[in-house]
Amino acid sequence: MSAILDVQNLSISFGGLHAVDDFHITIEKGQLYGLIGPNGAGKTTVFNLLTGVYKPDEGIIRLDGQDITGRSTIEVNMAGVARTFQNIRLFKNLSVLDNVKVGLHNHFRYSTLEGMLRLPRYHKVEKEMNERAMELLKVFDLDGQADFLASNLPYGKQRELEIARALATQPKLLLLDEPAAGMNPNETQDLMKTIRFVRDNFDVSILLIEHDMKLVSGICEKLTVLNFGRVLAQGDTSEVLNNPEVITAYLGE
Ligand SMILES: Nc1ncnc2c1ncn2[C@@H]1O[C@H](COP(=O)(O)OP(=O)(O)OP(=O)(O)O)[C@@H](O)[C@H]1O
Repeated sequence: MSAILDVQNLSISFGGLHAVDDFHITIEKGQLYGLIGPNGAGKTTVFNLLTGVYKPDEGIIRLDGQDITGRSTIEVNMAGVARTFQNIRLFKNLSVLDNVKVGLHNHFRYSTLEGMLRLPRYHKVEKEMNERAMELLKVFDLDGQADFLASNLPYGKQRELEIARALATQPKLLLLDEPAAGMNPNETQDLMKTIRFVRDNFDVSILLIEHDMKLVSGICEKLTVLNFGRVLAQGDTSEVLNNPEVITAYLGE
């Protein structure tokens, strides 16, 4: 196995606050990896650094051997990183199908003129995009609701649609920010199966932030624990969850 993500010495401060300090992580190809820690530990800030929302004060981010440090969000996505958000960010007034097609636009192209004049190439590309989007919706059992407005889906399904849209950009690395937030135990069980399926069938590595320990211990192979912006523990999930420092800092809170 070789690393899909290799991060060293990543740091950012907001005013005097070291939100992320000397963060490091190595994720192998195909790994399902969890990033956990108490509220305010810096987890979402790490995602924002990895995706180009914030520029780090220090450190290096390598994706599949390529230095992507300091690139814009669009460049990072084109390089192969896609994400979902803690607060779902769908295009609520677009259909379920169109939300996925937005993700596909990086890879299927027709010129503005071809689009405006509805030239043959436009129709061909549209047809291919519809087919590909429907395939992705099937994975999440959403193909029956392709024409629904995204905002009319139940909450758990909106989270899954966000994952489908992220996958449409064909990422090498998928970042999920609290995918089970707001889900009931049954929805969480389904989500765990779906995340495993995605990892096994999409040639993608997954890094997820999650507070639901059942999900974390159920599907993550490795964990990094953040506390006050710093790495507190890192390694195999069972070892990390039994680490006394982790129990004191996080699980025992
Ligand atoms: N843009 C910003 N400006 C100032 N402070 C920020 C900014 N973004 C994050 N922070 C601060 O950085 C720290 C880490 O926040 P972050 O949201 O990354 O934590 P988290 O581990 O994701 O927490 P939670 O589990 O509650 O989502 C917090 O103290 C937060 O207030």
